[in-house]
Amino acid sequence: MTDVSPSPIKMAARDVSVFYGAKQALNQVSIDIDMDNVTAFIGPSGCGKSTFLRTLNRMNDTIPSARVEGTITLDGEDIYDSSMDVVQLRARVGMVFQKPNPFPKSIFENVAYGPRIHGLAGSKAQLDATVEQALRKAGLWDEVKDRLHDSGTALSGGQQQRLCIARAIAVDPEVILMDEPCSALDPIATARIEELIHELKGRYAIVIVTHNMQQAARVSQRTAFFHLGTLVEYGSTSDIFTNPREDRTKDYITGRYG
Ligand SMILES: Nc1ncnc2c1ncn2[C@@H]1O[C@H](COP(=O)(O)OP(=O)(O)OP(=O)(O)O)[C@@H](O)[C@H]1O
Repeated sequence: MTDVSPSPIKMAARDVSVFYGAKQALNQVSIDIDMDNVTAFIGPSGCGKSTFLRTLNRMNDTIPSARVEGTITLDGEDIYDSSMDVVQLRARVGMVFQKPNPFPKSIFENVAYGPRIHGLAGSKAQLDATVEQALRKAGLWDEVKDRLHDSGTALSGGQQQRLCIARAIAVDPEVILMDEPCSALDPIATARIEELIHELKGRYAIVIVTHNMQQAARVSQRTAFFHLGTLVEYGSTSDIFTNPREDRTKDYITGRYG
């Protein structure tokens, strides 16, 4: 059974291994990330999901002990090539973290910051329009349009997470990586983020790490199951959840471990 529509490949990883000092956290992971689908990474704690997610925009560069081997491309371009501008890369491949982390600035400034530093904001009117558009796409505009100059940190947790999504969207990314974006949120705020992921699907390639298998089943079309630093199985979400090929996948999705 396959319910996933064909999509061009946005990112491709080949034989990616990651080490923290002498400790190997990921072993030869190869995977294609679709442009038009949502991809979920699932697996028990410590299996390397976040480590792999961070290789996709070189966030591991910020961890001194981390070393990445293998190749990762974005539209065919090697993101680890010495000619790659990492600041640009992180705008093209945005990231949303587990804990909402707005800057201690106004709602407007949280969203305007990226376009300003990337030179995407021409006039004040253009910047206003960019901020409004990003907040609309993140489903937050109506809730904040009358208090754009209030602090971003004064919003509710769910609103803060949508503000962080707006901040990523404002620099016109191609890929959005989400590392357990709902784990700090209540069920209503979680449902709102899941709806938003549906709305954003197709505009951006989206990759989400989640511990919640129902969430993976609800929001994604492709699922990758990781275990002990390896990619065990990757396929359409419906196949992974209803007809997994590997025993380890079956054991995990039926709750036998993890
Ligand atoms: N900064 C780091 N320094 C050293 N080891 C790390 C670091 N980050 C992760 N690790 C180790 O790498 C392995 C994979 O961790 P990672 O956080 O990627 O797993 P995960 O599947 O995302 O786990 P979780 O679901 O608990 O977030 C673990 O053994 C972890 O202890």
